[in-house]
Amino acid sequence: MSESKEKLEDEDDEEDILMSDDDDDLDAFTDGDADSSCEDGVLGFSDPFSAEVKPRILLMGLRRSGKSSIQKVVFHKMSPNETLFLESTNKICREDVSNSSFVNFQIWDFPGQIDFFDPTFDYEMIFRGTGALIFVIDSQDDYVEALNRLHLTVTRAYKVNPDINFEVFIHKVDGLSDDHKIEKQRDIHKRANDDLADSLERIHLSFYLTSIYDHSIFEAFSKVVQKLIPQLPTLENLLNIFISNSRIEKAFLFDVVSKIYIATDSTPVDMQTYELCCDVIDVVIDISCIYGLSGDECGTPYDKESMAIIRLNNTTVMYLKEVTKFLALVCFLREESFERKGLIDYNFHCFRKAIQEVFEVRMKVLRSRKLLSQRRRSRQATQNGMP
Ligand SMILES: Nc1nc2c(ncn2[C@@H]2O[C@H](COP(=O)(O)OP(=O)(O)OP(=O)(O)O)[C@@H](O)[C@H]2O)c(=O)[nH]1
Repeated sequence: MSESKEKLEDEDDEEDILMSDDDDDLDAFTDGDADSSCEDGVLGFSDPFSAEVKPRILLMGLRRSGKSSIQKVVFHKMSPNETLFLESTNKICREDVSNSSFVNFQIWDFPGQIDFFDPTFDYEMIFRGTGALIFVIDSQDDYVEALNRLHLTVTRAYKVNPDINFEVFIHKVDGLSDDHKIEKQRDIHKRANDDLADSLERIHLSFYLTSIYDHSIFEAFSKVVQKLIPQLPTLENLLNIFISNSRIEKAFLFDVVSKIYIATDSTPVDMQTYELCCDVIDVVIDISCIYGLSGDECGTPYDKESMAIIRLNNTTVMYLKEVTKFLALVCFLREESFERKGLIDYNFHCFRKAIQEVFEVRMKVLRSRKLLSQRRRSRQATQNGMP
């Protein structure tokens, strides 16, 4: 453990907090009463309270399977072609993601060649605070070794923490035909589950076909993140109420920076609609960057005034509205429904207020957890004879 932990700690200085810290996030709703609801910048590894507040997402898989590329494309806006020049990861890279009120986690990118079952490597500590383990399999390569590794990883992780969500990304599917994709997914699904059938526990694996060259990686990541948002059913409910009262076909609540959708209504997600919504966000951010900020301004291109109405040539309208500093609602609706824009805006106002209330409840929970954690620490310090 010691070595890997040292490496991790070295990383802290380099850690690039993606958007802004939680304090800013909180300011949006709590008039600057941010301090009390924020955690320390760096989490205590063995602190169960920290783990609850900021779950970890681990990116694991064989060398060159595409782990770092996924992280760079989704959270750093790196263009997929640039990933060709990424160097092999040789130590664990840890990164905080605290973009939105609800998306708040750490991503740990593991080097492919790491032997994390090395006795000096404290995998128990790592798995204990993990919310999701993403195992990346290169679909363009022979995946027998990857499946062995997957089996070993999930069985060990499950023993330590049965609450982990196991997510398998069948990655780099851009090079495969549609038939081939389905065939690979079926084969990998079958082999992985056959391997697990012998073990006593019922370990559930979720599979996704992904590529950094299209939106599939964002969609898959959205689903992984959604499973870690305890307020998801409430958000979905709010979206359902909003769309049914506003005659909207589909609505997504997006984290603007990562383009992860943290919730959507209960109608099925169509990939094309999702891609269009991502494009609307890109248009808003790009136009704001070019024309929205004056030359010497270094503000963000997304704020309270951000909104967009885009009419498509097939009688549908895309409507984007700011919900919080980092969240946007993107709706997809028929032109005739958009004639009642006043009603939609009023409903949106109620929706936004409800989201803020959900957020406030969350803040209260975090505050009481922090208090508990502080009390526990001071009790421990007193027991150890410290003042
Ligand atoms: N065709 C295709 N190539 C990809 C995709 N994702 C990643 N790659 C390529 O795969 C290669 C390896 O990607 P990395 O992200 O460095 O892989 P890694 O798993 O982090 O590798 P290690 O750091 O060695 O563990 C790069 O050349 C990427 O451009 C994808 O979706 N499709």
